[in-house]
Amino acid sequence: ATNITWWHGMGGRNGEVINEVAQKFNAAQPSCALTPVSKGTYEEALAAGIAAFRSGEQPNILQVFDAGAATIINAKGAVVPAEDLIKDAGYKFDRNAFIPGVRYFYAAADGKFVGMPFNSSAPIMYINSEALKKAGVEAPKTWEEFEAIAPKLKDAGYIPLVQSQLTWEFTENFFSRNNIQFATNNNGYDSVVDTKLKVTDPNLIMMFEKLKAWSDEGYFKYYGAGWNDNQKPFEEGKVALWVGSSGSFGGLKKTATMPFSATFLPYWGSIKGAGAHSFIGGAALFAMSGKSAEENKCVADFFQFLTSPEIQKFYHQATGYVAITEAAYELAKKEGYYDKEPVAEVGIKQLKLKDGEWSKGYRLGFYPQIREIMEREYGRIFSGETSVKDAFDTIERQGNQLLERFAKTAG
Ligand SMILES: O=P(O)(O)OC[C@H](O)CO
Repeated sequence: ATNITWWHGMGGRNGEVINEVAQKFNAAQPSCALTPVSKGTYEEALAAGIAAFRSGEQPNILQVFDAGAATIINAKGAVVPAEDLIKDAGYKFDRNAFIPGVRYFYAAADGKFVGMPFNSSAPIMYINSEALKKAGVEAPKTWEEFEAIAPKLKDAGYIPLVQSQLTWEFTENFFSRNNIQFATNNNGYDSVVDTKLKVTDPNLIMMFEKLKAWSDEGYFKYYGAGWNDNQKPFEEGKVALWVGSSGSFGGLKKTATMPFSATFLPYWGSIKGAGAHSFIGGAALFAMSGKSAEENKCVADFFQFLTSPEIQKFYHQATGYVAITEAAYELAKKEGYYDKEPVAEVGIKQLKLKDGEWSKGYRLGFYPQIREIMEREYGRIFSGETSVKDAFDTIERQGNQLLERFAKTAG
């Protein structure tokens, strides 16, 4: 068999499921043998993949998260567009088979799929059912509704609100859900040259001033800006509302100590045009260049295998990442999966909400590094070292410097 490798950035339950997907592919056909290799986090997988490409030791397939899309797509000669690879292998490729939120994020300007959508997610709000019952309140649809119920949740003995990733959930997806422009040049899609962040938007500043005020009142608890800082207190039943990835569902089902449900990431009722769908989160798979025709054929076979409704459904149900094709979604619906597991449908429903002018995606170079600047400044906001306005002035200034540098490296 032809050996191919797949570097990824997933751990925990989701890392186990990657291995199960590879085993299913290997068992389904005799000609290709796929080996998945965990490279740590999403950030580490991207860095490892780029470094390996420079030294000619790249894997066949690299998983790259949303924040790294511009980096990988603009790395000259590093990837073969997924759509070309699949067509060259003799398969048909139908862009419209994919749900709308997925079609644009990893595509080239002409719509060609460069990355192969794989694990797509939405930031959703998980609900501790006991907490809401005890406080006698309903789950909020808007942040105004959250403000109204937060004192009751606190009085009932819970931390009202916690989030898993401040950049993804309360920054990037603040822009998508509230339908506000995130960066110039069509959120960065039209050109890497002279693209500038718009994070000093008064609405975003308002959101973070609210978060700081809620944190001072005990309505929001900042455990940290990163990935896994906050899931545990929710699982332990201390938190009423937790904003996390739909892709955390598979893990949560095994670890939560209380019954939970979920609803959409709230938006501001006061912002005109708000309530659009979120950006897709998660990651896509990129076929790295410089490989033999046999290996590329195996990668194409694997990509094709991944889009089959059965495998999509398996992956969706095992993890909580959304079904990325309409066919897989319909199959899960037909089988009554969402009657049993309504939480699993929240992410896909959120991705199918109305389109907003600014909800399609963003394409920003060095964005993982820009997230690091954000995380540093958010820590300073919640510790009281800086004001929200000063923090966003700094993020915009330093972020724009990174974008300028990226434009030079991308030529
Ligand atoms: O936790 P995930 O995999 O849904 O990813 C969330 C973000 O999109 C990562 O940047």
